[in-house]
Amino acid sequence: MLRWITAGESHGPALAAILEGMVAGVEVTSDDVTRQLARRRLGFGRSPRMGFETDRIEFVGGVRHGRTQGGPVAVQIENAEWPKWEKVMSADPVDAAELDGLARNEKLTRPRPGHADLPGMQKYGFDDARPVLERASARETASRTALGTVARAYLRQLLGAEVISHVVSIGEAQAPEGPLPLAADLTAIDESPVRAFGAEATDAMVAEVDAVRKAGDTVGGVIEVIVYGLPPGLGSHVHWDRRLDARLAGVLMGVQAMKGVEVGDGFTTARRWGSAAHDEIDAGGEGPAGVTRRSNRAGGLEGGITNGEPLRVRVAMKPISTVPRALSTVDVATGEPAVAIHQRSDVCAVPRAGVVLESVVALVLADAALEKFGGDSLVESRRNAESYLRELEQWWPRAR
Ligand SMILES: Cc1cc2nc3c(=O)[nH]c(=O)nc-3n(C[C@H](O)[C@H](O)[C@H](O)COP(=O)(O)O)c2cc1C
Ligand SMILES: C=C(O[C@@H]1CC(C(=O)O)=C[C@@H](OP(=O)(O)O)[C@H]1O)C(=O)O
Repeated sequence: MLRWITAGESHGPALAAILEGMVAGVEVTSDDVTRQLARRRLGFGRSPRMGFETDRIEFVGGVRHGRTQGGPVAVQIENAEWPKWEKVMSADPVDAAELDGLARNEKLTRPRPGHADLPGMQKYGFDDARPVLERASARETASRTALGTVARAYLRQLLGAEVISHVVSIGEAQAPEGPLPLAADLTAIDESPVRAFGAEATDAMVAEVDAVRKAGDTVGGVIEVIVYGLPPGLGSHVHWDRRLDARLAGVLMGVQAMKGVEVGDGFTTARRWGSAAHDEIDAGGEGPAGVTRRSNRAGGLEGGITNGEPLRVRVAMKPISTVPRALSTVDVATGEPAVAIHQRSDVCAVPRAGVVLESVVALVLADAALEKFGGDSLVESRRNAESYLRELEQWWPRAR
């Protein structure tokens, strides 16, 4: 079983994260993690912090000479601005006189509609939104991106599987429905300022973000994550919490600001008749185990099990709640109407959120692959996968 846990505040000294249950022998370096963290900082509409944050990462456990060792993998990611926050975010008590007059220490009493501020203050009994926003902040997603790098490495080295994503829409600007981008197209997608496939769609999305920014507003969108190279048989139909679609939806909705998940054609499928909703099966062809599909409306999952087609999930991200043209709220210090706090923020984080979504998908798939192929080392996992895949190739003629 693969487990992952993160800790750390947005403006604390560092983020920390642990991945437990990974086999030994997976090749991964801090440069690999740095590359994924750099991808997570991309995108037109990103927050000013993404311009100067360096996301310096260090493995502090579980990796030696570029390979996992079988023990918990622990990472630490520095906060580039720590010197500015050292007093306000100090773990040890700080003299009140030292905090007096520090603008960063002012109580945040005007909660933002849509952020965790108000329910977090009510739940934990704070009169200040600071401790809530520090942990609710999507700064935390750097941790999951770092751990996701290890999961991706395992999936690639075990199965040759690749996890990619692209932006389907930002506000009303939509990419045309067309052939799925392939893993080989990822560089082109990452070079698009909005991580979208196709020049026309990119231009329309950039224009949308620009208009939103000029209007002092924010905007969300839809991201698609695609995974190539998965064999049939990951996940299971036998129990609700082993269904892979349920597990994917859980981790995708666990990312800040994600408000909807669609597996394959999802909501469109609900409008179709059955004859036009499913993926008919033919004998022969290129597919695994001697069968092919005429379509992939199911997004590579049937019964909560991968069916050998590319896995496809779409996720809806809401607009950022720190709206520059501030929204109405109440000041919890006075009970009077007020405008919500505003601080530096993303205008549109959809492009960079795609990298986070890839990472959590990789974590769930690595967990499912470990369940199926197990072992304590990559070599052992691989041996199990190879013998399963060999068996699968012989399955069709035998059944006949
Ligand atoms: C990559 C990414 C960047 C984000 N950046 C911001 C931001 O700059 N400002 C903001 O208010 N919310 C931002 N969010 C969203 C908030 O963290 C999120 O809305 C908040 O934690 C409340 O959780 P909820 O939206 O899931 O209810 C971002 C989310 C992601 C995934
Ligand atoms: C720091 C990150 O994203 C942050 C997510 C975020 C929020 O409220 O979620 C608010 C902003 O934080 P700050 O107030 O420090 O500028 C974003 O920059 C990051 O992704 O690394």
